[in-house]
Amino acid sequence: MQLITPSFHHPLHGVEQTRQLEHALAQTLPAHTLMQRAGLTVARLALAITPHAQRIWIACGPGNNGGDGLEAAWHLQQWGKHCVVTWLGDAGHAPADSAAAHQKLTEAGVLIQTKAPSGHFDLCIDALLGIGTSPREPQGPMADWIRLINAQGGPVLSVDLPSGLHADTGQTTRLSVQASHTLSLLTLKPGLFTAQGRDTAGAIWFDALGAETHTLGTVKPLARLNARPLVHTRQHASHKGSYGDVAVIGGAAGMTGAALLAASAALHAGAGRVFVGLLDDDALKVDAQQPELMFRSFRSLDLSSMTLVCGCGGGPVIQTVLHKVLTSQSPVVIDADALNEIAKDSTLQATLSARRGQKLATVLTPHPLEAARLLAISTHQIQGDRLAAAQAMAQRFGCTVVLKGSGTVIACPEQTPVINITGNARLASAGTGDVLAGMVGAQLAAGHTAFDAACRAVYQHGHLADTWSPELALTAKQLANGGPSCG
Ligand SMILES: NC(=O)C1=CN([C@@H]2O[C@H](COP(=O)(O)OP(=O)(O)OC[C@H]3O[C@@H](n4cnc5c(N)ncnc54)[C@H](O)[C@@H]3O)[C@@H](O)[C@H]2O)[C@@H](O)CC1
Ligand SMILES: Nc1ncnc2c1ncn2[C@@H]1O[C@H](COP(=O)(O)OP(=O)(O)O)[C@@H](O)[C@H]1O
Ligand SMILES: [K+]
Repeated sequence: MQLITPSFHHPLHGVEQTRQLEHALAQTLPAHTLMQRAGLTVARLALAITPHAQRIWIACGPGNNGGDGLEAAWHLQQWGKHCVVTWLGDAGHAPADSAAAHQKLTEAGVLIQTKAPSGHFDLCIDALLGIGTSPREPQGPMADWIRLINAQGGPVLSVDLPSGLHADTGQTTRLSVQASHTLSLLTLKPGLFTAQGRDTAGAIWFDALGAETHTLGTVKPLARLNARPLVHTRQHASHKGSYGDVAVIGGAAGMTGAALLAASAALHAGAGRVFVGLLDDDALKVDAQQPELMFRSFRSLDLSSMTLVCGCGGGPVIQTVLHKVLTSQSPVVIDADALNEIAKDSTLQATLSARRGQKLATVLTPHPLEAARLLAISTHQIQGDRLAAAQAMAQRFGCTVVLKGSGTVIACPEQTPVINITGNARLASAGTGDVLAGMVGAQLAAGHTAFDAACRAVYQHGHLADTWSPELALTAKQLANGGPSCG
């Protein structure tokens, strides 16, 4: 069992893949072994997170998730805990593993109730719903028990998934369990890490139930977790030209700030030189706070020799430069207003897609509303399946896509998509997206592929937020500068 941190590219398997693996593994083991292992590991984690808990409520659902709860209760009872077990199942109709667990617990003399319990519990174990959850809203006792678990206010350990959370998408029913810990069994599920997943799951633990890594590798994962990128030490014999040039193109009248944030972020993320091509002719010629930035008119920029970050604060006028940007042979990051203009214009879409055939590095960085415009669907549909939406955009436009938000998804046509777990809601403030675009630009300028550049920048952007002092406000300006202590 391990606590999940962003340290390793863990594979993430959905419902279908998990069932395939379960089936394959179960063939090699005596009957009920997987559920017995699941129950034991749940009981161990319960003990580890609440070693002094005496009164424990184990709420068990009608399927095999409930069976895991019954197995866990058996162990906790053996270890001297006062277990209150409630079950929504029926011994005559329960799946075979759950029925066996029910029998074992009954034989051990444990009372299995069907009514909601009363009183306070030191720990609730939520074994109501796992990967078999359906999108229908829980009703009757299932709904009552979910409400009661959430009302306890103490630690809640969810078995496999918080009940009501969908394993593949991170969508929840309106009523779902709010866990403090979730122990994902056999596989890690993508829904734990994106959309509502982060908010409902709490700390995420994983136990492969004895499956070897190579067994998990036999079924293609839906996604992987982003992991800390390797940091290369700079060669002594290098110079600014070794780290590439970035040109930020944006900053229409009244929106200079967004372009400056992206430029500043590119600079602090290591680009050798950063140019700013503002679309407002009357705008700044120098930024006294950041004299390293070089201001040029868009017309005078040599687009063929630098990485282009296009769109930050661009306004509708960005449309006038997009054809030139998209037909340049340089790596390109497309953000904000540039995405909105491309969404409106099928000719620009074709120009964007043509870059794939020329093997040109291109990264799109939409937030969910921009993504909705690009795919001509609703934001609700985008958020309903963020993995699928990011992959659809990557396929459609033939490039790397960073679908921003909680559990940012990075997708590109040839790769298994990645879900990022650094970052938090402190990033939900104006300008942090511009900063990310600049950071991706710096990684492209350093020579990384589009997909790697996006993964590296997204990780680092979130990591800065995660390590930010709780006493200090997180502003986009300081984020661009590499953190609050950096100016
Ligand atoms: N897949 C695996 O690898 C393993 C699975 N195990 C456990 O088994 C679970 C999967 O078991 P099942 O396939 O039986 O599915 P679940 O137990 O997750 O859920 C299915 C049951 O819940 C009911 N249900 C589904 N959605 C509902 C809703 N919205 N409101 C009310 N009732 C609803 C269904 O009618 C069915 O009775 C896993 O999540 C895991 O906890 C473990 O025992 C061992 C290994
Ligand atoms: N709740 C959140 N959890 C994690 N990251 C978040 C959250 N909210 C926003 N972010 C991140 O902050 C950035 C915001 O980007 P964006 O919406 O484009 O903002 P802006 O347009 O103001 O720059 C993205 O990188 C996004 O992933
Ligand atoms: K559960």
